[in-house]
Amino acid sequence: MKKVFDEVASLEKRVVKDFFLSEEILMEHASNSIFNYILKKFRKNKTILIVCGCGNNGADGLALARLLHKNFNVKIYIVKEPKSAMAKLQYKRAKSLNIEFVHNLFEADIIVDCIFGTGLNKKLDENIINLIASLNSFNSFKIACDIPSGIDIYGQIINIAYKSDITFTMGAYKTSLFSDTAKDYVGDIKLVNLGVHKDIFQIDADIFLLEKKDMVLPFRNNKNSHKGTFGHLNIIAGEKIGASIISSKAAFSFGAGLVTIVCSKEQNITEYIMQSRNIAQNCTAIAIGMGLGEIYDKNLEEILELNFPKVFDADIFYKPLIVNYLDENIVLTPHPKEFISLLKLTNIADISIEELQNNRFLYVKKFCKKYPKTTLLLKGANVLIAKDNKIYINSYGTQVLSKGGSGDVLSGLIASLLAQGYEPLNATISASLAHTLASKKYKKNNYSLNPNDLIKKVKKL
Ligand SMILES: NC(=O)C1=CN([C@@H]2O[C@H](COP(=O)(O)OP(=O)(O)OC[C@H]3O[C@@H](n4cnc5c(N)ncnc54)[C@H](OP(=O)(O)O)[C@@H]3O)[C@@H](O)[C@H]2O)[C@@H](O)CC1
Ligand SMILES: Nc1ncnc2c1ncn2[C@@H]1O[C@H](COP(=O)(O)OP(=O)(O)O)[C@@H](O)[C@H]1O
Ligand SMILES: [K+]
Repeated sequence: MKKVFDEVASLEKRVVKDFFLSEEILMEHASNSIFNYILKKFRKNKTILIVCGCGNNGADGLALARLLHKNFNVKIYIVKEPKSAMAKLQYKRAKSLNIEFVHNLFEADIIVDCIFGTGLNKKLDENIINLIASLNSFNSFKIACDIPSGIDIYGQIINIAYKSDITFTMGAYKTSLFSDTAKDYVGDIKLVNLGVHKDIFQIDADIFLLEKKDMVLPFRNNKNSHKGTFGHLNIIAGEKIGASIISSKAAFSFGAGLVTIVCSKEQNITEYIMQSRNIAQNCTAIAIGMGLGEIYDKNLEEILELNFPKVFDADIFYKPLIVNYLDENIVLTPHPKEFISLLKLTNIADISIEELQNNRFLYVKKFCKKYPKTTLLLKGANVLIAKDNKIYINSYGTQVLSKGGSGDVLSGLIASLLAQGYEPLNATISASLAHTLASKKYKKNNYSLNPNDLIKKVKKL
């Protein structure tokens, strides 16, 4: 996993102060990284339009123009006259090299957005809104320097934002790049080294970006085993049995030795899944909430009192009783609407879905502060997993997963690993990665995935 920071300016200041680098060295690395990318990827006859603001983001762009000049057909568009010392210096250099400055935007082969970086501090005016809208309308290959202009430090878009194919982020990953809103704007995200190794540039972090290698699949190493070796998951069925069936299939395919659906009357379910009125004696984990509907508090309380690891999902986030059971045995998998109910039940906040979606990191942190031992997975375009005041971002998911039943697959995968003895945070991270990486392997039309397709891909990870 990689470190992610709310802000990077203090890290830049630190390398200047502690390791005697200069702003200029950092900037040369910033512009050089984009230069090398363009040099490798594009033919020399391409036109490149670099759109520069007045601060150091614009300065990066002017330095990039200098590096690209004579290699490509480079043109600079100045949005606002250079204001920072570095912008003034880079402007002077670009001018002295006779790089062409243009006064009209045009559909270049490549556009590099260097209007605003981390310094965006107020609403965009009409001119800049129109300018970004024009850039977005062009069919060019679009690059963003540090962050697409228009996305603020919270990852919110107040008016409009540049829609890039790739974002080169300087020095360290920023949380603003991983808001759900930003996901349609950042494109691929490439981390740029600013002159010292990232382990030196970056200090300790409490937010992390998950990578494929963080996924630990439940491979079976010992030959001398039996079904009981791999746990017995009990899924508490509710009114909508379909949700439990999907979860049970996902759990079985992900290695649980036995899976039982606990239901009050006999149901028509998959052959290899067991059913029972009671929780099994040899149960090793419980999943509850998927398709739950109404349940008597007394019945719910009996289940919650059982000392097994549990996944809480879906309808259970509307049951006030659960707040008494949010301990280290519990994994919570709410989507945003369920999470605002949980925030209300736990007296953390009474907010709208919009307020949550604009501030996902903030509310996950608030929840974590009150319940540090519970594992939380907040669903979304970028999934946030949290425990012990640390947040782990899974950014691999895509819109193929926006289907009823995708969440039931996820709860089944997590519960399966809990049943097999994984510790709750590790189970949640590995299952979430399996869920999203499996969805990426689905190659049919992106509107057509169903839970069974997803489970099939989980089997082939
Ligand atoms: N520090 C380093 O060592 C390194 C930094 N690097 C680079 O620097 C970038 C940060 O640079 P930065 O701090 O100069 O801010 P930046 O994003 O250029 O914008 C600030 C200017 O924009 C203006 N402005 C803001 N909002 C506005 C609005 N809505 N509408 C209109 N104007 C608005 C604002 O105006 P003011 O507040 O002064 O009125 C100010 O003048 C960072 O993202 C990275 O790319 C890298 O090279 C690595 C080394
Ligand atoms: N646009 C998207 N990008 C990434 N992941 C998504 C997207 N839409 C949905 N998902 C994922 O799909 C799952 C949907 O779960 P949920 O809404 O609970 O569905 P259900 O309860 O019907 O199974 C979550 O894991 C969510 O993160
Ligand atoms: K930018």
